[in-house]
Amino acid sequence: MQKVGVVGCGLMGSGIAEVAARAGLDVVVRDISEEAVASGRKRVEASLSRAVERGKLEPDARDAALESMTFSTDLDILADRDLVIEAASENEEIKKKLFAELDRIVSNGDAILASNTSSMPIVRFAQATSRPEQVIGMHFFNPAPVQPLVEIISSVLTAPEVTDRGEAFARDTLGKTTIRAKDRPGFIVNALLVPYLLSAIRMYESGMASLEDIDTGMINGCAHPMGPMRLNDLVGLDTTLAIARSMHGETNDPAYAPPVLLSRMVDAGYLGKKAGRGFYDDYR
Ligand SMILES: C[C@H](O)CC(=O)SCCNC(=O)CCNC(=O)[C@H](O)C(C)(C)COP(=O)(O)OP(=O)(O)OC[C@H]1O[C@@H](n2cnc3c(N)ncnc32)[C@H](O)[C@@H]1OP(=O)(O)O
Ligand SMILES: NC(=O)c1ccc[n+]([C@@H]2O[C@H](COP(=O)([O-])OP(=O)(O)OC[C@H]3O[C@@H](n4cnc5c(N)ncnc54)[C@H](O)[C@@H]3O)[C@@H](O)[C@H]2O)c1
Repeated sequence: MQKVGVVGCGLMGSGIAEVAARAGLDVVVRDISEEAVASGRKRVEASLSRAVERGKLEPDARDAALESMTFSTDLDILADRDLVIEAASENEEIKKKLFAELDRIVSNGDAILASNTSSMPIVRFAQATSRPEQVIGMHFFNPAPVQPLVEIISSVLTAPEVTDRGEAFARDTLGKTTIRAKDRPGFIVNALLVPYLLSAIRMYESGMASLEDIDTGMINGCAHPMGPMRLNDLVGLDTTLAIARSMHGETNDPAYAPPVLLSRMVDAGYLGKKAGRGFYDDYR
């Protein structure tokens, strides 16, 4: 699979596109507005330049990666792709519509259509297409150029050889560590991580501890690279809220119920690091 498409170039789409370009692949990225496309391209350029500054990437390799990437608002640009990874906003209706459109546009009958959804049922995206056996979940972690893991999710409709090809691509072509998960809310990692992130918000909301003490506690007590409140800001509070709503809606498990404060932060436009302000306000 040499020709890769990425749908959405927010935090995750831009990171996934960067990973694919650094693996020497031909990458096209589609988002819905010129503004989103420009900021996605800027994010990739900044990340590649930081890698050059840190001596992790040769300047020629950065230039080659940038040359192998095309950014566009035109969905038809994905027509000749061997693999498309959907990384649009965590919204089931947007994703179902995109899968129906991708099914219509992508001409290669063997192409894999993958979703980077954090929590939503892969089978529903599969059913929006006429080729449900070709649809899988490929769940990358934030920041995608740094985190080694990709969860490979097969739905009850996925053909086993498609899961194998998707896993081989993530492992051998992209150099990621892969694990296989069932099509259940949050798969493996978010089924464990999301209750922790939401519990931290509840702890802060209840007045039991300050933001800083919650984060300092988990960094210094449990050797986490960052605390849960900073991590909520890194993920994006709108994304955390959408994940919580989806997982709670599916399971009714109170551990996944979105705290009211999380909704209020999203209402206020405090979406986390990507918006310049979330629980913390020191991002600008
Ligand atoms: C919700 C979803 O569905 C699932 C998820 O993704 S949950 C979120 C999972 N992610 C996490 O848990 C992140 C936890 N935090 C971390 O791993 C680290 O704090 C961090 C990588 C974000 C930052 O690390 P830290 O050491 O504080 O910062 P820094 O020294 O600037 O960066 C470390 C390396 O990461 C790179 N990096 C940091 N942010 C980056 C980004 N956004 N893009 C590309 N590279 C980045 C740096 O260039 C540096 O690379 P190097 O070691 O090769 O020189
Ligand atoms: N943020 C994380 O930590 C993280 C980690 C793993 C997976 N994910 C998942 O990845 C996906 C994207 O998350 P993100 O953090 O990049 O969100 P984001 O808000 O940073 O970016 C979403 C992008 O999707 C674009 N978009 C919306 N509708 C679109 C459409 N129809 N076509 C093309 N682009 C469209 C938006 O314009 C935006 O640029 C979500 O499914 C999310 O759950 C997020």
